[in-house]
Amino acid sequence: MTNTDSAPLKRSHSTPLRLGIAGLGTVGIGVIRLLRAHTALITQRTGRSLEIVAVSARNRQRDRGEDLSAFRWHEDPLSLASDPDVDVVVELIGGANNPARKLVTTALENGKAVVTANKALIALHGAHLAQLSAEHNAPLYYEAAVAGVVPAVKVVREALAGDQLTQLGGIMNGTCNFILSEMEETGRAFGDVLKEAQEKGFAEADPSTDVDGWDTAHKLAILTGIAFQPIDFESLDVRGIRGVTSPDIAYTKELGYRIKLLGVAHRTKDGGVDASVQPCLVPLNSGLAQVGGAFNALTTVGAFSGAVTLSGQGAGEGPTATAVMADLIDLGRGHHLPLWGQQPPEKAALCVPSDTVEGAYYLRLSLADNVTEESINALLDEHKIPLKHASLRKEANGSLHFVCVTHPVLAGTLHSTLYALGRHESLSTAPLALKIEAMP
Ligand SMILES: NC(=O)C1=CN([C@@H]2O[C@H](COP(=O)(O)OP(=O)(O)OC[C@H]3O[C@@H](n4cnc5c(N)ncnc54)[C@H](OP(=O)(O)O)[C@@H]3O)[C@@H](O)[C@H]2O)C=CC1
Ligand SMILES: N[C@@H](CCO)C(=O)O
Repeated sequence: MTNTDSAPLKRSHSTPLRLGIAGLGTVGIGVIRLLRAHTALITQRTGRSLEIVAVSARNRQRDRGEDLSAFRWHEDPLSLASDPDVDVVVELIGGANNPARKLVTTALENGKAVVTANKALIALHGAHLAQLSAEHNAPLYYEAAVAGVVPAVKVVREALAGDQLTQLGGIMNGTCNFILSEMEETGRAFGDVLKEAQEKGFAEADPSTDVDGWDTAHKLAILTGIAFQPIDFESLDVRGIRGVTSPDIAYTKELGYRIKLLGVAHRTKDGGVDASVQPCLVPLNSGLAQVGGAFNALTTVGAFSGAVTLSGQGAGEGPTATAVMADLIDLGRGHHLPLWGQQPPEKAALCVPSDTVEGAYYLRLSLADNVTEESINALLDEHKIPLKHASLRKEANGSLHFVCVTHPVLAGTLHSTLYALGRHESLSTAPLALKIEAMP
């Protein structure tokens, strides 16, 4: 559906598209810098100029490295939604709750277009926002919400709209990919690298959103909503990277794998959705294994389109601002797509229970003193975990690890075993299981 009825969005060479930006952090300031750097180019490509008229953030006194004196300052970001001079509210505050949620809903209710980079908001409240957007004929664009500069939403919602995808997923969190890459390349500790990711502006305001897998889950839920059908977010199986240690990175490399936090969704034969977020092992010679630092990579598979892979920087000022700008240019050109690119079903679907999905796993069990390999083998055998190969590894600090790769096993069997082992006296710390994932 292309709709150009919305008066302020009508394509016109004479009137600028007037923007109100809420949130002047990494992304908000990035958008101002990008627009200033490429004013003429953006005007030419849009067919009209984009003009920032108003801004809002928490602290007016903060030096943000850009001159903001030409813009009207709103103490309360919500007032941008009723500012008559604002055509498009650009929500770059973040978070699924207020003030971001209230700002976006009020702006849509007032018939204003909205551009946001807020994945939590779209993943958790997309259905309601889609309804408001349709009711008030107010477009809501969110390219920057998924995979930074990678045009993931555009490709799934537009370029691949003619195909029925069967699988999509990949690396969708720059912070986690940066942490895992740096830990492998430099041997630095998890916390130290996370701090650097925060300083570089990659991480969310609460970085547990990144490292515990929720940010990837938000992005996966958004793409699944477009490609398959909107899913009930609570039914998504989500695991993060906190349990991954430097020895795991070394052991898995020796086994021919690299650890990546992946979000993957499959369309099952009966039209259901099997989706999960977890740290996985990918073969060292695979495309995903080559994606390092804050880069993201998304692969889709469809019967007609085959495999499509996109890669680029998944976080940071310039890449994310570029994605926000793409949406603003689309709006300036008069585009108006519904949120999911289609009329969504009334009810979100529950994901297939992850316990029923089979896979092979890498397991690392950190052993207490005097525990033998035979006793651990017997323990795993008792829990019916079929081992492909196993070895005992001793670290320089004396810690002893039982490292193994399983044959395919039901995730439910594996996780109940891990739960039982986690309380067993033979183990000194919680065990770690990483799925071996073979994406195209
Ligand atoms: N950083 C990245 O690489 C990416 C971020 N995103 C998304 O973009 C959005 C913004 O992220 P980012 O720029 O990194 O976040 P930052 O934390 O850098 O900036 C957030 C901004 O929002 C303002 N803000 C926070 N709370 C309030 C409030 N209650 N009222 C008014 N203003 C408020 C802050 O004001 P003040 O500065 O005064 O404190 C700040 O300017 C998020 O949804 C994030 O998930 C998406 C892709 C990549
Ligand atoms: N915190 C997110 C920002 C980009 O969505 C990440 O690290 O990928």
